[in-house]
Amino acid sequence: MSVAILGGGLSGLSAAYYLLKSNGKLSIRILEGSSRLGGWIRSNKLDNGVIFEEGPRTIRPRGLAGDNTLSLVQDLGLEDRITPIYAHQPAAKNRMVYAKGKLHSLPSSFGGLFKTTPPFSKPLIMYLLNDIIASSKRVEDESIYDFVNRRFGQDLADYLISPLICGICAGDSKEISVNFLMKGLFEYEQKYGSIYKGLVRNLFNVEKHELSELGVKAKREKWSVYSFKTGLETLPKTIESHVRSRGVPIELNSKCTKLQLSPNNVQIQLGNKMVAPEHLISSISSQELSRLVRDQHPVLSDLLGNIRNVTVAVINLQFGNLRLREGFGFLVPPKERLPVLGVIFDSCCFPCGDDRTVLTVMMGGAWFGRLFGDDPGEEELLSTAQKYLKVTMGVEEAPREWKVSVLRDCIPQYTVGHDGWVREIYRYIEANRLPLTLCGSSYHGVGVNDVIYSSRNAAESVCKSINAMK
Ligand SMILES: Cc1cc2nc3c(=O)[nH]c(=O)nc-3n(C[C@H](O)[C@H](O)[C@H](O)COP(=O)(O)OP(=O)(O)OC[C@H]3O[C@@H](n4cnc5c(N)ncnc54)[C@H](O)[C@@H]3O)c2cc1C
Ligand SMILES: C=Cc1c2[nH]c(c1C)Cc1[nH]c(c(CCC(=O)O)c1C)Cc1[nH]c(c(C)c1CCC(=O)O)Cc1[nH]c(c(C)c1C=C)C2
Repeated sequence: MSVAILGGGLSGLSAAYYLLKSNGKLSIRILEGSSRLGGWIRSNKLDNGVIFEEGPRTIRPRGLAGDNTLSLVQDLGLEDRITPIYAHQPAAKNRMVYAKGKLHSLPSSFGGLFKTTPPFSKPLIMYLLNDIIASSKRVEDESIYDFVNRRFGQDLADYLISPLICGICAGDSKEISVNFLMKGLFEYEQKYGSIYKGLVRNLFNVEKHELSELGVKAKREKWSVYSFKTGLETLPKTIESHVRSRGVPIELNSKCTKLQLSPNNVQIQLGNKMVAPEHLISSISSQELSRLVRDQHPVLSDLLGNIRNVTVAVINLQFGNLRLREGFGFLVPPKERLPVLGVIFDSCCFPCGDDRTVLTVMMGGAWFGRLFGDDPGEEELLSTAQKYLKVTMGVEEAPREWKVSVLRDCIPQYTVGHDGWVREIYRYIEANRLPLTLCGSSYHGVGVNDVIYSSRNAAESVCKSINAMK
């Protein structure tokens, strides 16, 4: 059986890894549209040794998907190249928001729940207790902002949840579905009338899964998040070597321009070349896949097109030694109406010498077009980043090194209705018996762990259907 994987980002590479693992006899090829692998993961190493991460920089070790990534990391022999941020370090404990003209640390311990810490006007516990008296409302889906506002109050929606949504999907919490981050809590309210009642009833129903060897180590050593000493791109690069050394051909500059899919038939148009595998795993964004199937499958195309992506401007900067408050970085609540989503203190997360401070400013997201138009110049983006580093942190120095990148359509938005569209997409593929399996960040989670897990599920489902045909 021949399987083509569309896209050579982390999920496409991982799909090849898991296909090989499940069935060594498959004929697999990866078709990548650009001239490099890794997709949004790119660790640019400067001549002075500093790494500018353009996309992701940390991975969570926890949860089923987090542990799955750790297993993969271990299988690839990358254990010794990990660099963790431990729970006791400032970069793990101190996440800040910039609000009302100041940087504020968010409470990071149980005790912190009982103190009034600005920008909140009362102790966090008081907002949480509001859930007990808030009336419940039966809804199919709603925005995470509305849900938190209803159950906990507007302060929490504005100063905690809205910036958090910026720091995960660069999105607007008034559009993002509650199921994106709070599925369990929302289900408790819908089923039991309040979150606290749901928590009490399910106190002993905590799902446990057995941890991998590296998962046990991460837990024992209290890793908060981790990366790799040579940057996060180490992960896709190592998967690439792994799959290449096992004979998987990787075709770069092979952009698919059209797809024909019918039962037992796949035709992939790559410029003026046609490829016809028996099955296709698509790891590209739903937005891009929507364009490729529009002529033949307009209904599927509309469903896929509902899941749209936003653009983020990433400005990496290296200074001399700036005396910073230690922490992971800060997020800016959209209510503040600044053009900045957040700033990461890279050199605090992963130190790179006493005389160097590395920061990354992220801008745009759901507001990119409104703020910067279609095609802002590098200079405009750099000067905006510098202006707001001065406003928020008082940084007046000019950077010694910098890099401006515009990541077009890089993060999918799980807006209200997302889960329903994903169900419909799967139903359409099944009902029309299309030889197509989906993975990547558009459907079941936007983080590194999620996309690796989605690729594992995709590969296993392909292998299962092959076995069923035998
Ligand atoms: C700024 C930013 C910060 C992030 N930070 C974190 C973080 O700290 N932690 C975390 O867990 N996650 C983070 N993420 C998310 C993480 O980067 C993604 O989950 C992951 O990289 C997605 O990988 P992917 O392979 O699914 O998609 P992509 O990286 O988009 O890969 C898709 C590939 O398909 C190719 N392609 C597209 N169209 C075609 C076509 N028509 N034909 C052929 N090939 C095509 C593309 O060139 C690309 O190589 C961040 C993302 C961004 C953008
Ligand atoms: C300001 C923009 C963004 C920052 N990071 C991202 C964007 C769009 C993207 C992103 N960050 C994380 C993930 C993975 C989530 C997951 O499911 O694992 C993604 C896609 C990790 C993350 N970053 C922050 C939080 C709270 C999380 C999730 C949990 C965790 O890893 O601990 C905080 C944060 N992100 C950014 C900043 C400036 C920031 C702040 C303090 C940048």
